[in-house]
Amino acid sequence: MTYHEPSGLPLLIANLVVDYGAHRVLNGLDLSIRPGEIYALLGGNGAGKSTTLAAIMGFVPPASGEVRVCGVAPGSAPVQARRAIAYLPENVALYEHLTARENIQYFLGISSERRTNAEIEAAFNAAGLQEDAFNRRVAGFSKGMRQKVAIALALLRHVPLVLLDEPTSGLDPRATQDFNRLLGGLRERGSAVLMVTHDLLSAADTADRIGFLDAGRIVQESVAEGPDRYDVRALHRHFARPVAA
Ligand SMILES: Nc1ncnc2c1ncn2[C@@H]1O[C@H](COP(=O)(O)OP(=O)(O)OP(=O)(O)O)[C@@H](O)[C@H]1O
Repeated sequence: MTYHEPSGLPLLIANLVVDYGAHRVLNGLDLSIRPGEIYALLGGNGAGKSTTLAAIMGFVPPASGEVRVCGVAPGSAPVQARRAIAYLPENVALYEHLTARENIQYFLGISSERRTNAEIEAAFNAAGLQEDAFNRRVAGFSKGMRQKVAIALALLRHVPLVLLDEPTSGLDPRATQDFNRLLGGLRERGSAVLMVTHDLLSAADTADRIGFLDAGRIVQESVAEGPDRYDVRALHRHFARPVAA
């Protein structure tokens, strides 16, 4: 196991380079996130957002540079990385024949964690899942409900780092607002959140910082400030501009 001292930041990426064969996808990426901070990573198709998440989970080896999750290189310590990270893919995968509660118990069991029924129900409540859904099979659940189950799991696991891949895609505006509120719950727990998204409004509503990825590195970063938080029009202009050649 490799430790990066003295930093135990939930996420530290320094000068990360990732190649797929001859294709350089990440090209000197720097990104660190503090406990309780929500960071939205935006960028055009193919900019390298999903690759960034894969590198954080240790699925993609760096050609050079560093990735540290709580001080540990995820590729060198997959089990520790798994325990430190909650990953919500765009389409949350649950066991269809199990109830919401059974899914939670199953996934907690994988990481050898146990919670009481009362704790699980408190997490469902915090995630905004209606009580009549706790003991229903998830087969009929909407995308928004599935996300609430996954967020409840992240809340129960108390992980330092939560990775979200396009969490609001396919959600209606109300479900998006519910989801945005849930991010506040993760922040209160002190989890660092990295959200990859194309949803500029959701990012502007929730994120403490917004970074734009282009050609494998962050080319612009904005910090939430004042009552308006962000100049969304300016962000949109930047987001929609042609990417670097
Ligand atoms: N497993 C792979 N092997 C080879 N090339 C890949 C692989 N995965 C992604 N790529 C390429 O790497 C580049 C970055 O892909 P990535 O999926 O990280 O982008 P993205 O920013 O998440 O895009 P999108 O917004 O479309 O999801 C793209 O050019 C893609 O074609």
